[in-house]
Amino acid sequence: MTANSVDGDVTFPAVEAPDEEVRRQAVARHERLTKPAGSLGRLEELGIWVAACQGACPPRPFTRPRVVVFAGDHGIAAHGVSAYPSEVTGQMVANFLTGGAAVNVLASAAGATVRVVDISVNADTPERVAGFKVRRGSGSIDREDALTDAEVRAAITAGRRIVDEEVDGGADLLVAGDMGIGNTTPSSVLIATLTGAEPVAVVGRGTGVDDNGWMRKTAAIRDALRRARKVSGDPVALLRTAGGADIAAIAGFLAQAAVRRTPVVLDGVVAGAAAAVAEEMAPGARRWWVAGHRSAEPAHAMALDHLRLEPLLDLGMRLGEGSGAVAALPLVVMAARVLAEMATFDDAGVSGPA
Ligand SMILES: Cc1cc2ncn([C@H]3O[C@H](COP(=O)(O)O)[C@@H](O)[C@H]3O)c2cc1C
Ligand SMILES: O=C(O)c1cccnc1
Repeated sequence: MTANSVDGDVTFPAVEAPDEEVRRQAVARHERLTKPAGSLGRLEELGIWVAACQGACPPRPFTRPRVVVFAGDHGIAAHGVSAYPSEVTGQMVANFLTGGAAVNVLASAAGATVRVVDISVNADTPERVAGFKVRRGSGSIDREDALTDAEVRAAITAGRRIVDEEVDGGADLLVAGDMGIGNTTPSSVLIATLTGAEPVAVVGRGTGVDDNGWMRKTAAIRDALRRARKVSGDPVALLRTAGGADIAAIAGFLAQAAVRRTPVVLDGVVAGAAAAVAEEMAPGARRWWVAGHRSAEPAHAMALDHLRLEPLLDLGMRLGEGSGAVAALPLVVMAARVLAEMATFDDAGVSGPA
């Protein structure tokens, strides 16, 4: 735990920028590698970003990319805004723990490990976040707050402490995943609140709701948005009003990763909503994040525009769990290795530009 993770206090220290001098060194190194200048396109930018985040050029190979999946329940799910029932959240926690979920397989293929944190109280899972009482079944955000003030602070602090544990344990690249039936509804509300978008512009099919479900979801977003707009200038109050335990924990996680100077690959609309709020809590945190993909959820593109982040992939994915971020992870690994391992014109005796 760092000195600033004080119970109940969810203010973040100023976020520093990735190392500008190392960024310049990485730009210069790319120009000396045996390829036409700029020919690796965004892989070049990505490697330069990794070097600047690490403060090392050439960048070091990643040794412990880590995915943390945050599970939480959503009271709004009782209003038919998801194609699946709420109990799937807890059932999927068990599936993550036995390695059967999409993110487990993708992470294994990409060389990352997965940790699951059920952020709900009384959760019958092997891992609980000691001392954090965030209730199972958050409030129905169309008519009541998702969480109490103490709960939202506990959830943010949990996300933050998990980053401290992971970074202290050697994690050098982080991904936050989500599991929470109904959570694309609060995510859409948070993004609409911060971007000024209307409910019909942000609403998506989530797990695949039918037309009636889409109408219920749009109405829920509209009602929640009315409540959320009143607290749009206060990110903690916004998470309390229209977020949920999983989203609040992810917001704390993303902000703290920046504080700990650790690069993050962002996932889809849920991570995107949490990221938009985290940037309000810890301005400049966005410089430590790269957008892994663009989800099929329409609100996600708005969140990325708002954060001025350009997604690496667009595979039509709409799962969450960190899956879209992990799918992009091999690109981040390649980008760092290209910058570190390619021969320079001098090394290889290849003539540079005429
Ligand atoms: C089996 C299953 C696995 C999932 N893994 C992630 N989600 C994703 O879908 C849910 C959000 O969509 P909505 O707002 O429509 O409920 C979240 O749980 C999210 O993590 C899943 C959903 C299901 C059904
Ligand atoms: O983009 C996401 O993260 C997403 C989309 C649909 C359902 N759950 C998550």
